[in-house]
Amino acid sequence: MSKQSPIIAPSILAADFARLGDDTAAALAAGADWVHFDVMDNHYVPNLTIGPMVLSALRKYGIAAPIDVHLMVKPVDRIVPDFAKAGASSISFHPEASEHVDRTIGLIRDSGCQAGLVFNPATSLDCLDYVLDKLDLVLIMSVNPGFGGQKFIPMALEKLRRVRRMIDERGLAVRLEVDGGVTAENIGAIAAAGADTFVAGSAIFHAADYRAEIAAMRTAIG
Ligand SMILES: O=C(CO)[C@@H](O)[C@H](O)COP(=O)(O)O
Repeated sequence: MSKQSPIIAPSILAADFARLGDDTAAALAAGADWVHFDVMDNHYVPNLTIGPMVLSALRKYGIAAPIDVHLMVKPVDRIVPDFAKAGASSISFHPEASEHVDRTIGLIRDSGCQAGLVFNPATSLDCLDYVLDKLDLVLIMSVNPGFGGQKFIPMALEKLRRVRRMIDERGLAVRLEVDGGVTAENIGAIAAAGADTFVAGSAIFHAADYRAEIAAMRTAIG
């Protein structure tokens, strides 16, 4: 099994919250594949964002694309069914935010969503040995979580290479996602390191022309 077709997932953390439906729809109309939905709780990370009610509102507004929920919350399990019910397609969480990683993965999948595990820049990949075959995606953070607009941390490239090898050696169809500081300038090197799913917030939503930015990313991915 090799890399899957590239997915570009704009992080709506950088969208205009006063007109979130319109801005999300504009990114999708400009060529994005998924919507990346960052949930922060002012506990696991020092910031507070959006929850299931906002996700549900986006679905009601008419956003039909996959919504990729990144939970930066602790604890995790209590809130999983709420996001599934609101219309999440995938739900990813940080292993250190759950007491029982395997159980949380099962809970997400039983709720009808794809399951992902997220690794911060300094978090060990050890637990992947035990759960990789139960996951739909692995998300490598290339910034410390909590804020958009940070600079890409280059050591994430080595982590991507390691996870790519693990996925390929086991012949799995797990997506390898990257998040933080992704731009049209660095996305080629990130793709070469093995990522197939690219989260970008500021680079897309702060661009004058969403379509041109996404097209430049696709060209650089190759
Ligand atoms: O989860 C996070 C930050 O915690 C990310 O999704 C960022 O929101 C990505 O934003 P940019 O770095 O692309 O601006």
